[in-house]
Amino acid sequence: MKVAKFGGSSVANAEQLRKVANIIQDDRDRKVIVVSAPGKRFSEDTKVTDLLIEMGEAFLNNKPYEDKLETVLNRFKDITNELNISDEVINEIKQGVVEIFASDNSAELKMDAIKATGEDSLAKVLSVYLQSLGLKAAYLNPADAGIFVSDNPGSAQILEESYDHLYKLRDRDEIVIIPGFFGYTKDGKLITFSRGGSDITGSIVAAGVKADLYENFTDVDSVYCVNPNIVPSPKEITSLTYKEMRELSYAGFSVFHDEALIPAFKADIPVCIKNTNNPQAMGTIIVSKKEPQPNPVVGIASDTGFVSIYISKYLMNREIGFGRKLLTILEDEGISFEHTPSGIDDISVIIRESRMTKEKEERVITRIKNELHPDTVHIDRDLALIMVVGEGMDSTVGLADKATHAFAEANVNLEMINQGSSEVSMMFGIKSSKVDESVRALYKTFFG
Ligand SMILES: Nc1ncnc2c1ncn2[C@@H]1O[C@H](COP(=O)(O)OP(=O)(O)O)[C@@H](O)[C@H]1O
Ligand SMILES: N[C@@H](CC(=O)OP(=O)(O)O)C(=O)O
Repeated sequence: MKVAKFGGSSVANAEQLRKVANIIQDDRDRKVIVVSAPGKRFSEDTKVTDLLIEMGEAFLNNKPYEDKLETVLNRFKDITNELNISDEVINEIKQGVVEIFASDNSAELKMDAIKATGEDSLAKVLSVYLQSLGLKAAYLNPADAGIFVSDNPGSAQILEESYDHLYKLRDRDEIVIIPGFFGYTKDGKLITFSRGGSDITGSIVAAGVKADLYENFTDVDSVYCVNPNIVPSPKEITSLTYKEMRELSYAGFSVFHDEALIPAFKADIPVCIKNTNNPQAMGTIIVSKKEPQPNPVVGIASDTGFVSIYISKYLMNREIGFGRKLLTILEDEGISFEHTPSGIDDISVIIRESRMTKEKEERVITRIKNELHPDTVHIDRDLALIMVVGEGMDSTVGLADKATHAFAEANVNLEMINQGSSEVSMMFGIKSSKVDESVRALYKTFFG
């Protein structure tokens, strides 16, 4: 049995849905399908999820939202008209939105329910379309599938018991279509995963049904060794380990959500990234072990939007509890941290900028000054991280040297280097404005 997830680009319009139906029909093992909401049809287009977010925000701010709802309805109307299927989903969306807005739920819960409307409606549309083609197919709501999650709006975590519930899907003989991106708490609240979270649903479902393969259909032939929006037509990666993909997707390979690796990894389900527009292409396979490769580096990822808190204090290394006290200040503010490179008298804490509002920044700095009495403390914004990743890197001499030369050639100053903390990657901190030239220089060095 295979679980196939189709991303927003694969279900953006009727033409894409025809391709999806062909792919499902091509392989009888594709029994469980997970779908996203319609994504962009062209580069300036807006994803349905973003339209829904705009609509939800307009409502919550007492602004008119009807035009946004109309745009969403038109996206679905175009699809049902072109596929020549019932447009019942339009009334369901309208009614659903009215009910969500009228409910007593908190703003966060309303937003999650609104966001999920895109996936939920598309799953219904696809099942009706497959039925119209003569296939035995059924829409399945995540609650009925047993996808139970924690009560963290916008960043749900799966509850372990879900896997046993999902295993029962193996007994169904029809093709089951499950909307991605959301689940339910045990007391029935709809909660979404983080953005891009349909990949997570697909992985959870694949682990639950103990699939032979989790296929993730998107709009590229494979995972490339660098972001194709930075280097045109980069080299394709044929196979990756879970560890490599986890680091690459964490650091910006948006083709696969970094949280989506864990369920598949734990259940040892291979993941294959494939192209809906070219399903014959081999794609990229992600597995637990792979043959040693001639090139120890498999990929170079980059992500912006980090800040660094730099603290220096003479004899910091001798001060028992310094690190704990610093991290407690962050914990009290509800801020998680990404990395903590340190020296004898210095420590930096790298944090996602989105988690560090201006108010939090002020409170954190004041507390660090008052409670830790540092010699210096300051915050650097506009930081980007670049990760050079590969399983064979820790046993290859001279890679850091090659990488730092590439940065030097691109005339990029290194704010931070972290090598050795991870067995499969080296990490570099640079100014965000220098990301593209750095990635190009590293690509030339390692793959040129
Ligand atoms: N290293 C990479 N390899 C392939 N695609 C990448 C990479 N890094 C970023 N991407 C981007 O990821 C996109 C696919 O992800 P996404 O837009 O989330 O797809 P979907 O609509 O299927 O969910 C590609 O079109 C590409 O622009
Ligand atoms: N539609 C949701 C979830 C998702 O996974 O979408 P996509 O497959 O388009 O990345 C989002 O945009 O966040």
